Amino acid sequence: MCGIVGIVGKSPVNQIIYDGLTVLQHRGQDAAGIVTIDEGRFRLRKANGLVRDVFQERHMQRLQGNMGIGHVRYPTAGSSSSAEAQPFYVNSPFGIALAHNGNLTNATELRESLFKDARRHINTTSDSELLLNVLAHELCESKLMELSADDVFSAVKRVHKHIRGAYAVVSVIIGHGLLAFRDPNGIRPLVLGQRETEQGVEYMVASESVALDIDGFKLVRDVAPGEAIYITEAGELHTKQCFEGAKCVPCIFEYVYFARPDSTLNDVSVYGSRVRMGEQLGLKIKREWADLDIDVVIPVPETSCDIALEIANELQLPYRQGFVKNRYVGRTFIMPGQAQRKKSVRRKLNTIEVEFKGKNVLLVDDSVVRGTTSEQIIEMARDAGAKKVYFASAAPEIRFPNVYGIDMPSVNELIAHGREVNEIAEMIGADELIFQSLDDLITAVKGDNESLTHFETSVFDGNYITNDIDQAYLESLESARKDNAKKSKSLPLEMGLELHNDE
Ligand SMILES: O=P(O)(O)OC[C@H]1O[C@H](OP(=O)(O)OP(=O)(O)O)[C@H](O)[C@@H]1O
Ligand SMILES: NC(=O)CC[C@H](N)C(=O)O
Ligand SMILES: [Mg+2]
Repeated sequence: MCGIVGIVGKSPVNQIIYDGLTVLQHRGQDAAGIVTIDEGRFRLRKANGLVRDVFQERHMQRLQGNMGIGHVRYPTAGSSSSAEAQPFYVNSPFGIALAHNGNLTNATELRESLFKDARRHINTTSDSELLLNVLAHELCESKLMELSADDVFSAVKRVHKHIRGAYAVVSVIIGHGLLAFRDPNGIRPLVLGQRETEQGVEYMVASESVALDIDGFKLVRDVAPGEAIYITEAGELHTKQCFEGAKCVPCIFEYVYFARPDSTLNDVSVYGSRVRMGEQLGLKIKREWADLDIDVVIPVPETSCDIALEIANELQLPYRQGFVKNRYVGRTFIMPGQAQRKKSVRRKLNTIEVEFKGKNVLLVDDSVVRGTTSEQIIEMARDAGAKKVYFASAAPEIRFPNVYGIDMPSVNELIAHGREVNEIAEMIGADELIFQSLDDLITAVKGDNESLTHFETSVFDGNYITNDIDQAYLESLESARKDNAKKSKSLPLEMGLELHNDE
């Protein structure tokens, strides 16, 4: 997952982009970048690190201009080198910068065809640089210096024909405007907001509505799957559906884990969906564990807290924050390597003994992916004196790789792959383990949004909505991105090739 923002304002936008990226930090902790347009030139700052570390005052001062885009990165393709931090830039036509959330599933073919057919050199292993070059190539069709909204939309239509996978995109074109578009299945989220100022209306697009809230932008609506939004430098808004037959099939894992609870995506409150996940799972626990003697419900901070509270309500049991989270340690699941993830769980969470001693505890997490968290948390609960440790996951068993922007490339890293619930329980050391069913999860996320009928659920059921994923693809993904492969590929930071970077 990554976070993206884009703004066409009436005054300098650097601070708003920075603020937006800060509240999207939970979507990507590896690298951050901002591009603004100042008097016909791009101003760029991007590097590995958290937003607060990447942008110093001197960078912010240089990021002048009333239009710009930003990105926080969680790598799912290529390497984690700073050269693959976003936004990416290409000089022709006009000068374009682009930031992408998602993952392309035909990157290999695109790389070949861009070189052979368009004679375009791609300087990194990033799929997002490919996407930028496909867009640039299609925008070249307009041979004039002018670029109408229709020209832009025709280019996006052709882009949709060439690329496959998941993509929410923001892009700025020098001398013209800001372009945003979402893949035809709407796998990754993208919202549009606006705010009134004395100089006129300002527009903002972002991965999540929370990025709009903090600077006083009002959520207008989601960008529809397949739709493109083009806002000219002067602030005129144009929108167009650029894909015939687009449908809304958002990634369900956004609601389970990725998005912030205070965001609304596809007209569904993430918080509301998590409360309903707790409701559904609470009901299942009542049905299937009627005889269990649970004393207390304890969440595994942070994402599962709203879910666990609702389970406690449903079971009419006390809810206690038995783990304290160190606020200075980030999310462990989106860290790049297993060794780092493993070390971080213990650094991040500590027990409050009194909540465990002599009790039968029900620990609740939003998901069990590699089992890194659950295994250690259960051990900590026992060390703190718990009698019995039961474990509940608000997501079903994750058994299949993700190809759409979540870094789960290898089935062998997934604890539920090829295992039944009792085997998983044994591996993580739980006395009992329960998973939410996929139907219940879907019911919970939909809530009363009747128009949302389908979700991207491949990690649970192995159905890939883009219909282009076969065994050979999954095998090549696994060998390119499994933990060991990543280690051998990543360059030392100082060797990152940083073209057009402003130190
Ligand atoms: O089975 P695993 O491979 O450990 O992955 C699942 C865990 O990782 C995530 O937490 P994370 O620490 O990333 O973030 P959070 O603080 O938002 O819960 C998620 O909430 C689970 O706790
Ligand atoms: N998680 C994402 O959205 C990643 C975007 C892109 N595939 C990258 O690796 O940079
Ligand atoms: Mg967690």
